[in-house]
Amino acid sequence: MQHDREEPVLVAEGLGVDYGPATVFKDVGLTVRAGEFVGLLGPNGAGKTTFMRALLGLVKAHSGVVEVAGLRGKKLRDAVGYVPQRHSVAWDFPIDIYSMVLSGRLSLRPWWRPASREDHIAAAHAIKRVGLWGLRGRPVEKLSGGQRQRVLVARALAREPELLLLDEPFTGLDIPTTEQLLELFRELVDSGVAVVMSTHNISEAVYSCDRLILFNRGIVADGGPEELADPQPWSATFGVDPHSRWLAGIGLDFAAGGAHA
Ligand SMILES: Nc1ncnc2c1ncn2[C@@H]1O[C@H](COP(=O)(O)OP(=O)(O)OP(=O)(O)O)[C@@H](O)[C@H]1O
Repeated sequence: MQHDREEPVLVAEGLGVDYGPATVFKDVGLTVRAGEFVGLLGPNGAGKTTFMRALLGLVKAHSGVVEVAGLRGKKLRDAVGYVPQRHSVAWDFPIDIYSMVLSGRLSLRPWWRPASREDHIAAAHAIKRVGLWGLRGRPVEKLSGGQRQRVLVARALAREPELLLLDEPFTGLDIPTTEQLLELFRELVDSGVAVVMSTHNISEAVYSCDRLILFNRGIVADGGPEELADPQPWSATFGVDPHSRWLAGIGLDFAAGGAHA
């Protein structure tokens, strides 16, 4: 697929979500272009997962419009690969890696049509990309946390998405697995895929992402790592002291104006 890097892939405007009487966020707008790697950073309960699910229409928004690759409504999901948090998936379901990854393409065809040659090629390519081809027949319940995470990424990649939404992909992973996944995300970004990734792994995001969105019940700040040189929005987003050791250790040199430390 050809990606024009000037083209916005994701455009969200005026998005708002309530859970009963509680407003999670309101009037959030976000544009992400092809080939942008965006880190969505905020504390527990900030609304990051809700925001991603609202982009997909999996959570009902009380206001706003979302467009992905020019598509709206449920149709926009055709252009998205969504990787939910690993713990939200039923891993005891009797299915092997290959079938689970292939299932990522189910919603791209009519329900009555069997998987096509194209579906199988896309699934095989995605499994190879995450390095699980040798294990493709293994039941997913027998996989380690890192292998499961790679299965979820492959299932999303099998959709050949223009936008990849990753919800905390590094939780519970060791450093080499995290680095391998980051390398894969970077390759996808370089090929023109737009990636939005929520993570608590702040220093990895500071180091790897082109753009950071500090999110707490809405967008507090948005910019490249160099532009987020002021500790104030970080402090406001995470509720930490601007001089805290945590903030000093995230990989931004605030004194030098936000360049990587
Ligand atoms: N299904 C739900 N019903 C009611 N409230 C919910 C529901 N899901 C989430 N919430 C609430 O919405 C708020 C935002 O939650 P969300 O999971 O989106 O945050 P998050 O930033 O992804 O957090 P974390 O980093 O802990 O995953 C929280 O106060 C949470 O308790």
